[in-house]
Amino acid sequence: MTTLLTPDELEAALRTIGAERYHNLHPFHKALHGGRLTRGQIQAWALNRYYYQASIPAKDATLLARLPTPELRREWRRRLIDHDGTEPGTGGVARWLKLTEGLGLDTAYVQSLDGLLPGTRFAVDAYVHFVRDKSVLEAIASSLTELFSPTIISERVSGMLRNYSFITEETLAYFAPRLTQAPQDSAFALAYVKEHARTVEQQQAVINALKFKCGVLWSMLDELDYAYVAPGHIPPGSFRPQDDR
Ligand SMILES: O=C(O)c1cc(C(=O)O)c2c(n1)C(=O)C(=O)c1cc(C(=O)O)[nH]c1-2
Repeated sequence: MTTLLTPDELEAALRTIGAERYHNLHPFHKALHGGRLTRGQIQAWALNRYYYQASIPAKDATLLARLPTPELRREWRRRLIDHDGTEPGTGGVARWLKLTEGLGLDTAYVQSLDGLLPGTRFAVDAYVHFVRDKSVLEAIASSLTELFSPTIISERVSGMLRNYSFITEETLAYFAPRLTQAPQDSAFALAYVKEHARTVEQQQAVINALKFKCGVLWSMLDELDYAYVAPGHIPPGSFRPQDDR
């Protein structure tokens, strides 16, 4: 890219990246909502995804510390509250543990991260480090996958409720608030990026940040697919499903 885009052209370029690279296109996502996974495979997904959820507030905190204005910090602080809650048992991370519990996993085991796939750890840590080490503009741009998450969440929730007898609305309660939180978060991040990416280099950096983040989410599903679907090589020490209904 060598020409400067208008803010709307930049938005269109970012939306194209989502349309081509977001993890709703991954075979593991399709198998998950299409009813083709066992309970054990879904447990593996929830256990691994816990590390993503638990790391999101840490990555938001590293960014918060670098934001230059009260307005920006106030906005970003809301994300921390959304994930960590205001007291024990509230917030997104606690709600994710309701999901793992509802799937029959022991909460202390999930929180210990003992069963995590090594590749999940690498992908999630790469996201946290990206946000810590890159510019504020790139860090904010890397959250823009959330522009696309309401669609995948709706597809996942309706598909899982329809296709698995052991999944209830209560088990999937994590996702309902995300349907309003994600659009609010991504609208703010998109407006920020459209206003602040003013040079060709900055626009390219924003585009690359979103590609990077799509790669993080994609590789998390690659790891799950390889370990738990095909060829099914579970790394030593990682979670082994007991129950393959
Ligand atoms: O269910 C999903 O597919 C999905 C995707 C994403 C995303 O696109 O990054 C997030 C979430 N969920 C989510 O629940 C969440 O809290 C979240 C925070 C962020 C972020 O980058 O700050 N992405 C996402």
